[in-house]
Amino acid sequence: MPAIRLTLPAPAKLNLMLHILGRRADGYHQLQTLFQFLDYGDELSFALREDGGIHLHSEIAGVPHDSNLIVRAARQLQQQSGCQLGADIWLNKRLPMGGGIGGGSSDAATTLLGLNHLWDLGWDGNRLAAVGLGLGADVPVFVHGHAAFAEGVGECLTPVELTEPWFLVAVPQVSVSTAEIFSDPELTRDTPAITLSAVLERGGRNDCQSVVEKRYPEVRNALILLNKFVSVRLTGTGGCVFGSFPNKAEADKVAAQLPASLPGFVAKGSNISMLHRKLQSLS
Ligand SMILES: C[C@@](CO)(OP(=O)(O)O)[C@H](O)COP(=O)(O)OP(=O)(O)OC[C@H]1O[C@@H](n2ccc(N)nc2=O)[C@H](O)[C@@H]1O
Ligand SMILES: Nc1ncnc2c1ncn2[C@@H]1O[C@H](COP(=O)(O)OP(=O)(O)O)[C@@H](O)[C@H]1O
Repeated sequence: MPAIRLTLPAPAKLNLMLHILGRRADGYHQLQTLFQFLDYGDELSFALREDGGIHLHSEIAGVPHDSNLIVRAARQLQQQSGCQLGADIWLNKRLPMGGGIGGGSSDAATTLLGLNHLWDLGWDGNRLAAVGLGLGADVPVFVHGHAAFAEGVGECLTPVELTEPWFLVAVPQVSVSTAEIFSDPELTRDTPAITLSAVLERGGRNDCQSVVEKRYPEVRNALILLNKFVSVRLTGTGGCVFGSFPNKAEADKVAAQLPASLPGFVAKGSNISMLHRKLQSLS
């Protein structure tokens, strides 16, 4: 009998605002950012292996098997839990890489939650998020699966209830390295801390935007183009930019105006990630 496959989504995220407050001695930046998920993402399938092997059967160009965050997450969980089981894993990659929509981090979080289920570990969210933080600052929010105001380096999460608009996400054809943006001397690093209620009332901005615009003319052009239709902003360290709409029809109308050189997608914002909705339906 073929092994049963567990198929789970790995949603994208948006940073609705991102302020940089300072830099720690280890080079990591102190942030304040508001995360919301999109009902759009990658898809992963998992099948149990009795021999302890971790095998990802889908290649991503430029990412060696053992460096893929999916494989790294699986091996970390295996090591830290002492589990003798392994997994075959398949990835259907839809999210652009280096877009600031968290594809790699989300794949890692889906792997942690998927294998926790498949291996019957019974670990809670906090324990899985701690493993995730070792893989990347963005992994914990995907593990917890609730829209959140993040502080610290992104790991101090306060769950929030936000309106769930439709978003148009435009994808300039560039891959932005997060480390490159965070090491730019011109990056704003002294934004004063604000309270969550001030963020919810007045919003905020993305402190990475001007540096990314300067380094990537494709991102600047996308912002200029879309700003004619809707107020747009960079997510994370980019290069994706997004605008929000009260309904899908209005988002689709603007999406139809995008030139062939600037692909994009329309997706609904969600406060509970589609990964967690799927896991709830399994239990
Ligand atoms: C900026 C954000 C906002 O959500 O997202 P992206 O644009 O990458 O999606 C994140 O904080 C990114 O999180 P993530 O992509 O997991 O970052 P990591 O792998 O931990 O770090 C990549 C590099 O970014 C820098 N970095 C990251 C996070 C942080 N708070 N300060 C930093 O200085 C470090 O130089 C690090 O080497
Ligand atoms: N499963 C994965 N999916 C995407 N990127 C991955 C993955 N594993 C490792 N990476 C590496 O992480 C980098 C950042 O990926 P990604 O999370 O998509 O970008 P961002 O942090 O800008 O949202 C990629 O350029 C790639 O080198």
